[in-house]
Amino acid sequence: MTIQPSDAPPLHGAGLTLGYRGAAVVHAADLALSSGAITALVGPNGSGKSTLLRSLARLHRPEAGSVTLDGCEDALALSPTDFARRVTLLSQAHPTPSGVRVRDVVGYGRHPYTSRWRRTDPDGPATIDWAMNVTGVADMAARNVDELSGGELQRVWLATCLAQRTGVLLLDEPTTYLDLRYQQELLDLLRDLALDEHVAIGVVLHDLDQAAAIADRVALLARGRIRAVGTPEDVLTSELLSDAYGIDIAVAEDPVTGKLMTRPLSRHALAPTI
Ligand SMILES: Nc1ncnc2c1ncn2[C@@H]1O[C@H](COP(=O)(O)OP(=O)(O)OP(=O)(O)O)[C@@H](O)[C@H]1O
Repeated sequence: MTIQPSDAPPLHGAGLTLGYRGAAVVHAADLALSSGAITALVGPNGSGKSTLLRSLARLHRPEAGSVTLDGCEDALALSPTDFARRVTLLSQAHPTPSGVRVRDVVGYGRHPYTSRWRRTDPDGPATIDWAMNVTGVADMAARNVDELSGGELQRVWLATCLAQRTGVLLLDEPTTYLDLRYQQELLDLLRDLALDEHVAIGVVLHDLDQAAAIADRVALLARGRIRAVGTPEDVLTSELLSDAYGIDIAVAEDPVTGKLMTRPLSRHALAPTI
């Protein structure tokens, strides 16, 4: 039997070196996702955020390093079903199945609970209802997914992940395609899941203001390395961001929310001011 220390992070990547065809693109990365906390991964294009997230979701085998669950279990050694009951990933792109109803796609999320031997899933229907309601797709239940807009489809895939009912939720740029309302609703939903259900959340975000608004911890990647991890105040500094992105970035407190807001500064005379 595995001993599970209660204070161990549910998902921890340690010393992860990740590459493609032998060329490393992420170097010795350490990242722990804690229960009830939102960790935002930010950084420029190509800095390795998606690769790192995919390795935590077991979709990218590390060249070096380890991924542990609950402090003791080697995530790579778990069966696909055991892993899928504990970790899910909303990735950037999905092939859209044709002629499949929204509710059935959300039902895919129940796959770890409906094995060949155990076809019944008593919690399935209520869980699917819940996932569709919190993502605002219940009204589309009977529509075919290949008729949906990009944002509607994104919410359906999010519902599918939530239907999996995992303690770890990984999301790669989940606000892409979403209008302002659904961006905000998604961020609020992540906060609800962290607060109410103690889900450990790792989310790649390009919008630094969104990261500042929702993250308990921010990991800033640049050139394949984690440059800083800590609170938004520790990491989203003008100095660290300007260095990572290679342009001047100003940081100030949002007068409305009190959270940090970031502004890239233009090279032109009419630079935006904050
Ligand atoms: N399938 C692949 N084959 C080869 N190289 C890849 C592959 N996928 C990503 N890379 C490279 O790995 C590096 C990291 O890519 P990754 O997608 O992890 O970065 P990212 O920070 O998520 O970028 P973005 O913000 O643009 O989504 C990049 O240099 C990219 O070109």
